[in-house]
Amino acid sequence: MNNVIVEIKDLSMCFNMTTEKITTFKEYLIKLTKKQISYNEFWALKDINFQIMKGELFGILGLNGAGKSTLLKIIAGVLKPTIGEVNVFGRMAPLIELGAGFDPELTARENIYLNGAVLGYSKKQMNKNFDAIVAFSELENFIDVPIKNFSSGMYARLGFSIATVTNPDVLIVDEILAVGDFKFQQKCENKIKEMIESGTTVILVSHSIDQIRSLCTRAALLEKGCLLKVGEINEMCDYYYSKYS
Ligand SMILES: Nc1ncnc2c1ncn2[C@@H]1O[C@H](COP(=O)(O)OP(=O)(O)OP(=O)(O)O)[C@@H](O)[C@H]1O
Repeated sequence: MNNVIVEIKDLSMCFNMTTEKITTFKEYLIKLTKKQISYNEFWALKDINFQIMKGELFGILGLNGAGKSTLLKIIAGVLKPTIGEVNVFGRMAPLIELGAGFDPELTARENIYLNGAVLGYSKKQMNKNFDAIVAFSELENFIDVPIKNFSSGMYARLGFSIATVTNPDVLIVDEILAVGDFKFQQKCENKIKEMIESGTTVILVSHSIDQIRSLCTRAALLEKGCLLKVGEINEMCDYYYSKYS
C-alpha cells in the first residue's frame, strides 16, 4: 500500500447537458427563471477503481469520448467528481492541455509567470526557472508574442516546458506529444524518461498505441466511461488493438 501514489476510489462523473437549443443568454435567463430548461444526465465516468504506483509510467487507453481527459482532469483536481474520490500522495504538476491554463492575449513570457503564480511560485522562483523553460521550449524568438498567435505545436512546447521544469512527483501528459513535431516529441520522450529515472510518476494519454507501448509499464482501458481492464502494458495494448481493429 505504501507505494501507491494515485488512488482512484469509486469514481463517477456526471455532466448535465441541456437538451434544448438556446441561442441567447437572455433566452437562457428567461427559461431558467421559468424552469423551462431540462437537462440530460450524462455519466462520463462510472465507478472507476484503480491505483497507480510510485515511479510507474501509466497509460490510459480508450476510443474518442471514452472518458480519458475527464479522468485526467479529476486526477489533476481541475474537475470535482460527482461520486467517489481521488487521492494523490505527492506534488502534482499542472495539467497543461493545449491552451488550458494560458491566457491567449498575454505573451509567452507573461503566461510563464501567470502559470507560476497559479502554482504558488514566487517571482524569484520563476525568474530562476524562466530560462530553463524558454530553452526547453525553443521559443526564444517568440517569447514576447501574444500566444493567440501560436500554433498548436508551440502551445504544446510551452505547456510541456512549464509542467516539467519543477520535477513534480506526478506528471500528467494529455496528448501533448501528439502535436509537437517529431524532433520535439523525441525531446519530450527523453525528458519523460529522465524524470522517471529520478522517481517521477507519469500518467500518459495518447492515441498512439505504439507510443503507449514503448513508454508505459501498465495501462488502464476505458470504454464509454467504464474501466474495462487494468494491466501490464503489452497485454493491454494487444487487447485494445484486437478489440477495436
Ligand atoms: N464539460 C462537459 N460537459 C458535458 N459533457 C462532457 C464534458 N466534458 C466531457 N464530456 C463528455 O464526456 C465524454 C468523455 O469525454 P472525454 O473528453 O473525457 O473523452 P476522451 O476519452 O478524452 O476523448 P478523446 O479521445 O476524444 O479526447 C464525452 O462524451 C464528452 O462529450
